[in-house]
Amino acid sequence: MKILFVAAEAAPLAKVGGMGDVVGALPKVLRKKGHDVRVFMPYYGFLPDKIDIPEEPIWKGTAMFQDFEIYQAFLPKSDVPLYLFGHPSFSGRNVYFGDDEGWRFTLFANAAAEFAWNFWRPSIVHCHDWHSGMLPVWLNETPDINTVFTIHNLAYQGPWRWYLDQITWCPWYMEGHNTMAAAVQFANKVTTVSPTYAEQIKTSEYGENLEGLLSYVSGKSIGILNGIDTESYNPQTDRYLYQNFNAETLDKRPINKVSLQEEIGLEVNKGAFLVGMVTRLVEQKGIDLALQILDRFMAYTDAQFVLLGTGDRYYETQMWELASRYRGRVSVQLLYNDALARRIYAGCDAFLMPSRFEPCGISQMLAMRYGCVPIVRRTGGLVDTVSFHDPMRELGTGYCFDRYEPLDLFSCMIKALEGFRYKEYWKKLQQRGMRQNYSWDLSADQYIKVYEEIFPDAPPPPPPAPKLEEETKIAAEEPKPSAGSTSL
Ligand SMILES: Nc1ncnc2c1ncn2[C@@H]1O[C@H](COP(=O)(O)OP(=O)(O)O[C@H]2O[C@H](CO)[C@@H](O)[C@H](O)[C@H]2O)[C@@H](O)[C@H]1O
Repeated sequence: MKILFVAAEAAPLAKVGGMGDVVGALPKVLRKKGHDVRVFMPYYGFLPDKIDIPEEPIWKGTAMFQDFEIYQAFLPKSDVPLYLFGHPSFSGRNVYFGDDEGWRFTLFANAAAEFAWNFWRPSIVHCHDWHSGMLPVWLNETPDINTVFTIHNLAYQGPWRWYLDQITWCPWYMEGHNTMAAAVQFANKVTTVSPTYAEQIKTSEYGENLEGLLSYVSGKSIGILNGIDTESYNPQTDRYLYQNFNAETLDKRPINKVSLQEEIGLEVNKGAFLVGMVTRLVEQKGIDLALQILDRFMAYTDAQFVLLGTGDRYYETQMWELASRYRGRVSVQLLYNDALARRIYAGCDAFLMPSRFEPCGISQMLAMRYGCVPIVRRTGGLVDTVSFHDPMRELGTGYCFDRYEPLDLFSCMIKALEGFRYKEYWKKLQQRGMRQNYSWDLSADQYIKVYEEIFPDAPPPPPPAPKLEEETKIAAEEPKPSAGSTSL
C-alpha cells in the first residue's frame, strides 16, 4: 500500500517532542513490512546541518497563492523517502515559533494535498496532529485517497474556522470549528496513541471540548499504543552513553550515573537516589505538581534531581530557583539536547512523569529501556505502559499514583526512595522494565489493520507512480496544471 505520512516533525531531523519520535520510527517499520511509506515534512532552515539535501527540487507547485518547491531526501539510516516542503516561511531555526504558525502549517498541509493530487498519489495520507488536519477535509472528495488522522495531543487544535476561511479553501461541506475538529470529522479513521487515552478523550475531563465529537466518531476511532525506536534507543549500542550496558550487565550502569553527576554539576555520589525528568515544560506534564513537592522532597531526603527541558517561562524560573536552593543536589538544564536526554535515562535511578494528561508518553518507555524506573501518574498511556511494582511477587515496572494531588505524588516518590534501598529487588525491577517489548512491531501491525480496513472502500489505486529516478527527471520539467487542483 502507498502511504504518505504528513507531519511537522520526524526524528532525528526535526523533533520537539514525542510526535517526532513516532514519525521518525513508524514509517521504517511499516516499510520493512512491505508498504511503500513516504514522509512529507517542512524543509526547516536547520535541516541542511543534519542531512544532505539535493539542491534541485523534484517538483514545484502553488498553494494558497504561494509558490513552493519539494526536495527529496531520505530519513537517516533508512530507505524511507522524505519529501521536504520548501517555502521561505519555514527557513528559520525552529520548528514552532511566531504568531503565523496557523497560516504556515495550513500552507504546508495545502501543499501536501497538491503533492498527493499531482505528484505522488498515495492510497492513504496519514496525518499527524492539527498541522496536517485540513488534509482529511480537502481529500474528502478524492475517493482513491483515504485519510487516517492521529491525535498526538488534543490540547493543540490549530486555527479556528473563521481564520481558515480567510486564508484558505474551506469547501462547502466542511464542518468543525477548528482544524482538529474538522480533521476528526473527515478522516476515514481517527487514531490516538494509547487505548486508555482513546477512552479518556470521550470525557469532559480530557476531551478539550471535543469530547462530544470524539464520542460520536468512536465507531471509526481506535487507540494504538506508541512504540519506541529500539534501534536508536539501545543502551547496549548508544554511542552517547559513557558506558554501554544491558539487562544482564547492569553492574556497568553506575558509571553512567557518576559521569552524569559530574557532567551536570551534581555531587558525585553513587548511593544518592537520582531522579530525572526530560520534558517539555508545559502544564500537561504536571510540572506544577512536581514543583509543589520537590522542595520538601529535597529537604527531607538526600536525593538528587535533574531536569532537562524547555518551555513555559514560569516553570523555567521556578525550576531554576529550586536549583539555586539545592546546589549540588538539583541540576536544571533549560535546553533541548538529545544526547544529554539519553545520558539522563541511562544515569538516573528513577524517572519522574507526573502528567496531568498523557496521550501515550515516549519518555517513560525510553527510561525503562535504559534501566531507569518510572514514577508516573496513572493517566492515558502511562496506565498502558507502566504497572505497579510488587517486590514480593516480582511484578510491575514502576511506581504509580492516581490522583493529581501533591501528597499522592510525594508519598509515591518516598515509596520509590524506600524501594531503592533494597538493591536486589530494585535490580529486578530495572530488569523487568528493560525486558518489556516496546518495539513498534505490534503497533505497526495494528496500523496496517487500520489502513486495510478503509482501503477496500476505495476504487483501485491509479497506475504506479514513476520510479524515483524518473521522478528526479520530472523535476526538471515545469509542473503541468492539473484538474482537481484546489489550492488558492
Ligand atoms: N529538553 C529535551 N531534550 C531532549 N529531548 C527531549 C527534551 N524534551 C523532551 N524530549 C524528548 O521528547 C520526547 C517526548 O515524548 P513524549 O511522548 O514523552 O511527550 P510529548 O508530550 O512531547 O509527545 C506527545 O506525542 C507523543 C507521541 O504520540 C505522545 O506519546 C505524548 O503523550 C504526547 O504528549 C522524548 O523522546 C524525550 O526524550
